[in-house]
Amino acid sequence: MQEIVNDIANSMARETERGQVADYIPELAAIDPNQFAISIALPNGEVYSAGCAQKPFSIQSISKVFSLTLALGKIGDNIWNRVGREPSGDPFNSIVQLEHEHGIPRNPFINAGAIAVVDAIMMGHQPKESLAEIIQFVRYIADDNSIGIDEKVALSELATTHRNASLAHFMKSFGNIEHDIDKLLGVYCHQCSIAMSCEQLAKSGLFLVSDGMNESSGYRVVSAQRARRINSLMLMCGHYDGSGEFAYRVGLPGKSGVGGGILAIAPGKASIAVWSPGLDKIGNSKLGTLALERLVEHTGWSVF
Ligand SMILES: NC(=O)CC[C@H](N)C(=O)O
Repeated sequence: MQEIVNDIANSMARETERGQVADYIPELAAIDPNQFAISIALPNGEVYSAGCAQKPFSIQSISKVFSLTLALGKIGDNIWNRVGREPSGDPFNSIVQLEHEHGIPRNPFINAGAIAVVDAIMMGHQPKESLAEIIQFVRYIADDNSIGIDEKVALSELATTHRNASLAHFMKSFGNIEHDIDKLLGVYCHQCSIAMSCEQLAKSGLFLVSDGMNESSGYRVVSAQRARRINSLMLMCGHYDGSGEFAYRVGLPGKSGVGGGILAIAPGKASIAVWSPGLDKIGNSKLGTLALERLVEHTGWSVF
């Protein structure tokens, strides 16, 4: 396994087409695109890494898997009254479907859906408490108390989050948002600015590998049925309008973020995190996807 990740990291270092870093969040625009990391966490606790796998990066939309899991724990299937479970086929920050579908976002992984999920998590709490709850949950599933938020990224994102504010206001006009929009976006942007290394991220996905149980820490995070369902959403919606392409090339449930990270789950086998900041046109990590494609070729881990 170590040889496989070393080979992948070496071949990624030679790639010249590395994509473009996200430039709509100023703090992310400044990241060096020549970085790459991969970590594979196995249920028995072993972790195999190559590249800068201990360097924290902005997990961005990967956090949406964790907030969905938390919201399901808090309000169960009621979350599905506020957000759907279908691929959108549209960019992650698109507003067009919201009008036709009366303010109910297609799925919890596009921005509108994730904002509605955060709104649900905030019910009955001050924004700071909700944020603390989200961070605490991520630390719990990764079994790592050192995970925190990159405040500079959060503030940079908050200052430029006009599109997300539009999505939130639009949903509020349909009655699908309860909280004050500024407070809601404060929590959402901070959640997206959680910083994790590939090693931490790979470990955080272990509960989705083993039927809801993190076998390495011994924590039962969700039921087996819920783990299967979260994986199905990641497969169908985790890469926005690139979800079909990701399923075709990699064949694993996965969730990307505009920080250049991807968390991919090989059920029963491993949790894999990759990071390379350059994105393709859709906003998914270009080399991250390529690295996962190579990994699946080597291991046969595709679910198909
Ligand atoms: N695709 C992403 O990672 C987008 C998340 C980002 N925080 C945003 O709201 O625009």
